Amino acid sequence: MPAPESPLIIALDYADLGAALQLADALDPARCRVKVGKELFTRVGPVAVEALHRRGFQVFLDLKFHDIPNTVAGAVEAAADQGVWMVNVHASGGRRMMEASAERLAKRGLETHLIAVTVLTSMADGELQETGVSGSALAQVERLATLTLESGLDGVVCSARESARLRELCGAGFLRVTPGIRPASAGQGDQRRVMTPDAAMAAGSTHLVIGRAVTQAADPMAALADIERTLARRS
Ligand SMILES: O=c1ccn([C@@H]2O[C@H](COP(=O)(O)O)[C@@H](O)[C@H]2O)c(=O)[nH]1
Repeated sequence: MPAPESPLIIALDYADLGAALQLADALDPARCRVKVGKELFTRVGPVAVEALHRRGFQVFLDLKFHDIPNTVAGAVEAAADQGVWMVNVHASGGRRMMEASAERLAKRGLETHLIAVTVLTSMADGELQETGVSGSALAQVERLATLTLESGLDGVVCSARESARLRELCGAGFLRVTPGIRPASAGQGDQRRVMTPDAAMAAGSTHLVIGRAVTQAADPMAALADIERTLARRS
C-alpha cells in the first residue's frame, strides 16, 4: 500500500476494537493514516495494530513513552517490531532517553518514525506553570523541539500554533504532528492550544491528528469529507 499523501491521521480513541474497526472500515487507507492511543491499546493490545495493518493502514502508535532510557528504548523497539509507521516518547524524558530510543531503531535498521511530545495540546501557559515550568508553552515547546532534534528523532508532537516557529527553528524536514485540530464549528473540549485544519496546514503542520471532530460526529464520514474539502480548497 503506497503511503497516503494526505496529512490526516484519524485518532481511533475507542474503548473496543469493534467500534474502532467500524470506523476504519469506512475510511480509505489511501486517504488517511490512523492513530492507536492509550485507551484502545490498553484495552485490546497489539491486536488493534494488526487488524489495522491487515486493512492497509499506516498506524501511528501514540503511547507517549516516558521512563528511563533502557525501558523506553525497549518499548520503542517493540512498537517498531509491530511494523508501526510512527511511535512517540515524551521529550521531557530527556536527551539520553531519546538518543537511546533513536539508536535502538537505527541499530536494527527499523524505519518507524520516532517523534517526541513537547507540551500536550491540552495545556495552556497557566497549567504548564503549575508543573514547575516557568516560561510560556511556546518557549517550552521550542526548548524540547530543539532537544528532540539534537537527540536524532524525526520530529515532534506540538500544537499547530507552534508549527511555523518550529519549521523555522528545526527545519522543514522535521515533522510537526499536530493534535488539537478543531473545525471552526467544533468546541475545543479539553484541548487548549487549538487550530482549524486549514489554518494548521497554513502554519506549517506536516500532519494533523483528528479525533473527536470525526469520531464523535453524528456522521463521521461527512465530518471527514468536510475537512478534506477545506484542505483541498487550499491547494
Ligand atoms: O499533545 C497531544 C498529544 C496527543 N494528543 C492525542 O491526539 C488526539 C486528539 O484527539 P481530539 O479528539 O481530536 O482532541 C487524542 O488521541 C490525544 O490523545 C493530543 O490531543 N495532544
